[in-house]
Amino acid sequence: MNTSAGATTDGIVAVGLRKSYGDKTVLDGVDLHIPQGTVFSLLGPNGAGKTTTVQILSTLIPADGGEARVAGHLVDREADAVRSAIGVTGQFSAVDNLLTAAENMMLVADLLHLPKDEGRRRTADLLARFDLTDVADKPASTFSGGMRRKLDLAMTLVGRPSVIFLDEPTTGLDPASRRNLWDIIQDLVSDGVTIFLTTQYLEEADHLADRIALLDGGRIVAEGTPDELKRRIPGGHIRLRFADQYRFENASRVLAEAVRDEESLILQIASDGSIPALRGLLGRLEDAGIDAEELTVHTPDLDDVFLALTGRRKAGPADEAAHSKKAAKEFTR
Ligand SMILES: Nc1ncnc2c1ncn2[C@@H]1O[C@H](COP(=O)(O)OP(=O)(O)OP(=O)(O)O)[C@@H](O)[C@H]1O
Repeated sequence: MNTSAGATTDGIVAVGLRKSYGDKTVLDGVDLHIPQGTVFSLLGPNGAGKTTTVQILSTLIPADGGEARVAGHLVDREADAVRSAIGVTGQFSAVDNLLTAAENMMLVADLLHLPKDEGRRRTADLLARFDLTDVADKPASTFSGGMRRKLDLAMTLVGRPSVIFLDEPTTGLDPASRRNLWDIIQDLVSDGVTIFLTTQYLEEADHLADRIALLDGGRIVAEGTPDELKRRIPGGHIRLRFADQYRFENASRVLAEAVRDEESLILQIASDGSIPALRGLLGRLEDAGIDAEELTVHTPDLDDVFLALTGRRKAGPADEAAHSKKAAKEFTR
């Protein structure tokens, strides 16, 4: 973690961000370090301050304290430079229903003062990339939710941002459209774009994010790769299956702490699943001259992590379908 938000080529760096509304402290010293070309996901219970963080980093509101750089520019003193380097998309679609897909794109190009030819070129390229060429001249009102999200993201990309804030980009989409958008996001990242993602879907963070941070009580309470976070909480284990009863019994004696499943010839050992833990376990078997037939590592999923670290369970997608977006963002205990 950087200790200062000094000049950097990182996508986003924040040090000690603070924000209060009245006497309610929303952000109480938030540090972020997001390398360029990576996906960072900010998770947290309802009202944790995720949107506030995005609003500060995208220059919509000022922080009360701390410092942040986005695409190398200070968010407070170089707000124009930050704005021209970023794209913000997700919760509130910028798509105009009365315009066609191509017209929506050209409108953005005009707002960015791009020459007409360049605007047309970028429009055609992006519509092709997002598989929207066939519907370029159809009004957006005829689009499905997935097509609209793609158009929204395509519009964000007209300005070629190097940092994109995706605020719940796939909420309400069917699984196929969600996968499609995930592929697009991964392509953007491989082109070097930095993505700041907020999502209700832990599975989405797990799939897309290089690093995840959990915001709770105005602070980052946990941060790491999805795997690191899963290893931090209990519930992980290693399962070893043996080829025959003889090896199984011998291994049981060596690994006395293991839970036995005699029928399947499986031993289960509580473990964080880390490489040193695996090496230690296999070393003990090797010293005793016993081979395992199969080894599997089970780590808890992000739902378990979320529950363990915040004391709340995320609402599942099934619940979300039944509620309005805001209601769906409530967490149940
Ligand atoms: N303009 C405002 N005036 C007063 N309080 C605000 C304002 N904006 C946000 N808040 C409060 O700040 C807290 C954090 O809100 P924020 O929207 O950042 O949370 P969030 O993590 O994005 O939550 P959600 O999952 O509901 O979107 C909430 O308690 C909210 O009520």
